[in-house]
Amino acid sequence: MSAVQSPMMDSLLRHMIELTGQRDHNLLDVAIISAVHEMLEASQVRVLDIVPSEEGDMLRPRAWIRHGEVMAQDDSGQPVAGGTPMSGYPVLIDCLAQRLNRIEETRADGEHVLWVPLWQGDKAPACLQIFSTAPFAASTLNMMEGILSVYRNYQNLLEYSERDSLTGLLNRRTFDDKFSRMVSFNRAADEEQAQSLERRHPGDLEGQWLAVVDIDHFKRVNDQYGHLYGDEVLILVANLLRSSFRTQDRVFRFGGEEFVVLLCSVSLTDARNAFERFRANIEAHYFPQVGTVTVSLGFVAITDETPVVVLGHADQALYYGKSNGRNQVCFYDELVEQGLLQSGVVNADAEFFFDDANDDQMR
Ligand SMILES: Nc1nc2c(ncn2[C@@H]2O[C@H](COP(=O)(O)OP(=O)(O)OP(=O)(O)O)[C@@H](O)[C@H]2O)c(=O)[nH]1
Repeated sequence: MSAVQSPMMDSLLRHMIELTGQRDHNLLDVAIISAVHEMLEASQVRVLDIVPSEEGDMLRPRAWIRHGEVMAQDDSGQPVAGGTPMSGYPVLIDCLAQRLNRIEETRADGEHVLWVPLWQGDKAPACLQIFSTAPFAASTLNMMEGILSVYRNYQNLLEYSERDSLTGLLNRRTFDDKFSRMVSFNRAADEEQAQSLERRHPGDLEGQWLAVVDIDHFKRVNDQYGHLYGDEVLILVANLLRSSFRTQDRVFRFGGEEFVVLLCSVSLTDARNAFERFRANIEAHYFPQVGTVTVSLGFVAITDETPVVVLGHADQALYYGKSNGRNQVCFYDELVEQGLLQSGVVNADAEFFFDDANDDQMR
């Protein structure tokens, strides 16, 4: 190995170690842009999400490094404001259409821009945008390709570990992490507003909401049609969950026939409408062989309470719905205000039992 190659090799190895040590999407982003920034001697590197919207695809920065300063979009579940229409970047559109691994353009001011789609199969949900004052050298570009392959593999592995294998939804383990981030974000926002605003009430402001969704009488589906059809129902419900909520909302399979939805930055009315729309979508859907399936939902405002308490309250609202006819959306705070549920601290080991015979009598 020549003396000239050695520092480059050292740097490559250092970046590989940094990349492969990450277990978090944001930190992986930061590691890759730091590596590319140094290897290509770039002036700026950005990771941009390519987000479909009604106005066409939008580009939204999720991490960037500029003048040595690294920034990553907080994954608190907050929607990222705006974005730039991709239609303003014909070179990138061309690159995606031709399914290229990269494309370089030289702007009128002499700046070189390298676009690198981050392909996942035949889709590129994100890309790198790399700026440099000098043209990119072929040898360093090849080295960048290598490190990008490692980055892509790690992103895929991370993605795989976060998901439930039957439905492809986020799993319960991932929920704990996303939920903590959401609560920390709320706490910071509350502290900021504490001096100037009255105490937040779930109904006044846009907020975060958690719903527990449970398929009604799912045991009957399994008993009557077998587990394979039961699994098929779970997959179809998961698909309807995905299509009924916005991309920035989060949907989890909690286990069995229970799902959790986190909605961000919506008012109580909008949250209720979104949950009600999903309930109606399920009721209107024809499930092959099984026919009609319904779901019950219990939801609650996310405050800075622990996940156990928030989930416990949503569960209480859900089981109120289950014991009062099923196929409905119930809001915890409203049930407490109406005296239909008792508010209280939920024990970490609390389980809510539902008496089927009792339910049938009530209907
Ligand atoms: N097919 C299939 N069934 C599952 C899976 N996980 C849990 N189940 C079944 O889900 C059923 C849940 O039934 P219960 O908790 O008694 O509730 P339910 O019949 O849905 O009734 P309610 O919730 O009271 O409306 C059980 O029969 C479980 O065996 C799975 O991954 N696949």
